[in-house]
Amino acid sequence: MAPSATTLKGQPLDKVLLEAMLKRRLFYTPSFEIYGGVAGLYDYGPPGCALQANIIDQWRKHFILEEDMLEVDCTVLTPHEVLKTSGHVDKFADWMCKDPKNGEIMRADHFVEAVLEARLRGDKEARGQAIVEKEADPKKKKKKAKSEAVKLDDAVVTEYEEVLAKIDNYDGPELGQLIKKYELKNPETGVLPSDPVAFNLMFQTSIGPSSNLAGYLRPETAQGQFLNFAKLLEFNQSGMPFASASIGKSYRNEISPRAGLLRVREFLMAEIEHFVDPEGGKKHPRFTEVEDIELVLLDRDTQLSGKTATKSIKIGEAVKTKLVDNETLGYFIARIHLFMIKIGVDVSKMRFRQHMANEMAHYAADCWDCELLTSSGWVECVGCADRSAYDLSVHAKKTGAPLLVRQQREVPLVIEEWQIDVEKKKFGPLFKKDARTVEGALEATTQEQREKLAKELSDNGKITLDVAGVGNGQVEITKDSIKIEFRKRTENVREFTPNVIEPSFGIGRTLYALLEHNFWTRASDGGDEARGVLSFPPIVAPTKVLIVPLSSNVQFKPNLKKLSQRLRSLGISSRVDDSSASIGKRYSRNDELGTPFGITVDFQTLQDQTLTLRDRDSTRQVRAEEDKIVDAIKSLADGSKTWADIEAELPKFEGQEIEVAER
Ligand SMILES: Nc1ncnc2c1ncn2[C@@H]1O[C@H](COP(=O)(O)OP(=O)(O)OP(=O)(O)O)[C@@H](O)[C@H]1O
Repeated sequence: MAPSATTLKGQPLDKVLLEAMLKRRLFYTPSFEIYGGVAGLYDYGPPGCALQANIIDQWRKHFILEEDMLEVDCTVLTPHEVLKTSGHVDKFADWMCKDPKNGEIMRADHFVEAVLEARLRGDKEARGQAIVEKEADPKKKKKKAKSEAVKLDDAVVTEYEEVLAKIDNYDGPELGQLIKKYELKNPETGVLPSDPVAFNLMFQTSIGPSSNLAGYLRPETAQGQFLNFAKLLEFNQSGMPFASASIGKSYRNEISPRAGLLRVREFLMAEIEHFVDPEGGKKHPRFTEVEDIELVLLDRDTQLSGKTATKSIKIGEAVKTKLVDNETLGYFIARIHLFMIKIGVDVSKMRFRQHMANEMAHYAADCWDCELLTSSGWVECVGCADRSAYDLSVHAKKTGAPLLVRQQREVPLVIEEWQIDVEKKKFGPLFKKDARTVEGALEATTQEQREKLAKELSDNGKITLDVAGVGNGQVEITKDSIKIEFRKRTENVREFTPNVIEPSFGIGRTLYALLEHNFWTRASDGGDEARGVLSFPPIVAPTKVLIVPLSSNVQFKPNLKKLSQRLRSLGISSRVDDSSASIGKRYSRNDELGTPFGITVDFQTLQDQTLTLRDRDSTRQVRAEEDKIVDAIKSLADGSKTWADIEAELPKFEGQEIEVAER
């Protein structure tokens, strides 16, 4: 069973109350709602926008500024060829099948999983065993299929369990075979669904009026960063390692978007591509700064044994024991952990889950997801993958662009190997327009092939070489136009394609988890229903300060104006609420918006310029002159002081006037 979600104060999470509050306060709202809306598309309202902007601001400071990353902003519209080369056109797809009776479209892996799990539940029921369900995975959230109490053979149970353990490993045809083999019928209609077909998740478009340049809305920001690699390396004066970063929208035509902001079709990503030398164990120069940070890890072996037990371990230890593949990957996992804590994620609801081998892209060396626990179960909010040299290599191969690093060797490298020299003067007239292609085929031969070719050349005076697209696919080269010898060569420059470590953040998912992690309810004094509070850390709170006059008396206006101007000039966002609601109501409205501090302007202010400052979480107050209050807010808002520091510095205020005013 999914662990039940709790609030910041450990209360059971009332999701209905939270959702109603987020809607009322316009954090986000379905797009095009008055036209009926479109699944998976959301608009952010004022507090949602401010919260998102503050998360991004912290992200920039934590990663881009702290690590001297090179930020780029690349286009969303991407030509077909780029995404064909990267593999997205062929592989960025989910398998879907259709129920021929009711037309329902389902993710094939989710369907197989749901029906097999229902059968196993039915078996347990028939055996009178307790049903312990796996933790819900919101990414695979599916309609739970109805189960019937039917006992299965032990061998069948084992078979089903094995299928479920590697469900991520099956492609569409295999899923189709499973559907047929086990007669997996849709419990809704009692019929077998159609064979799975691949559904590419990219939104296709055409660029330009003649519509002849096919393109897509990008499904990730990464490709733009790879394509600019050579320019960024030059900008970085050839210094390695270095990282690029990008913040921007990505688009995926999800088969069944659901769970609010967790699975949408347009979302903000913040991605880092850290380019590192593959030789020397992918060390990171700043790893010692993070090695003692303790993290909660769920490794692949534990998952393969069907368990979800996590272990708390220092990242230094995890890298040393090779649980995490290398220092650079470990460094970023630790930095992600620190970032999440900084913006207000509940550390007890965070873990890093390692991808199982069959879950990773074939080229990836290791991959860990930062998952946050929400009312929809554990949700991947950041993927952190070692993508090896894959992306740069495929784009370089396709375009011929040198997406590589050239470094002068301190000690020249002497290599003894088979080398091929082409007699260009003969080669040109011999092969004419195909000369380059034939030369390319020769260059592409391996050392083993060259050794054989050398023997062939000395035995027969000629070689026969396979060259696709030239003549009948084979050419003959005689010994007067080619030389193949085993000899020494000295290499002064080292060329290599960097490996890429990629932390990839979904900002919407992180933002939603943050809302849940910071939500709690406060019992109201008046016996009304409990009131929601969002206890965001001040650095990400949408508005930092609420300014409330005791009443709408015009005498307060000059103070309000002066105070807001002063805060504005310090870059601290504030809002004046001079509505007629009681001070208590005005504060609780802003507790719902997560505003961490409140200033009350009352009659005493008019006499001695003192103000009260209220802390959202404790509701305690201090009172002091305006200068001291503004200084306190400044240090609270930038995170350099806590409320406890302020209480130790400034006189407490018991709030008599406010209570009188409320009555
Ligand atoms: N449909 C989506 N809606 C919201 N955020 C998303 C979506 N798809 C991906 N993300 C975010 O982008 C991040 C990086 O994308 P990545 O390609 O690693 O996701 P993914 O593994 O395809 O996600 P999933 O398996 O949930 O579809 C994810 O960690 C997540 O935070």
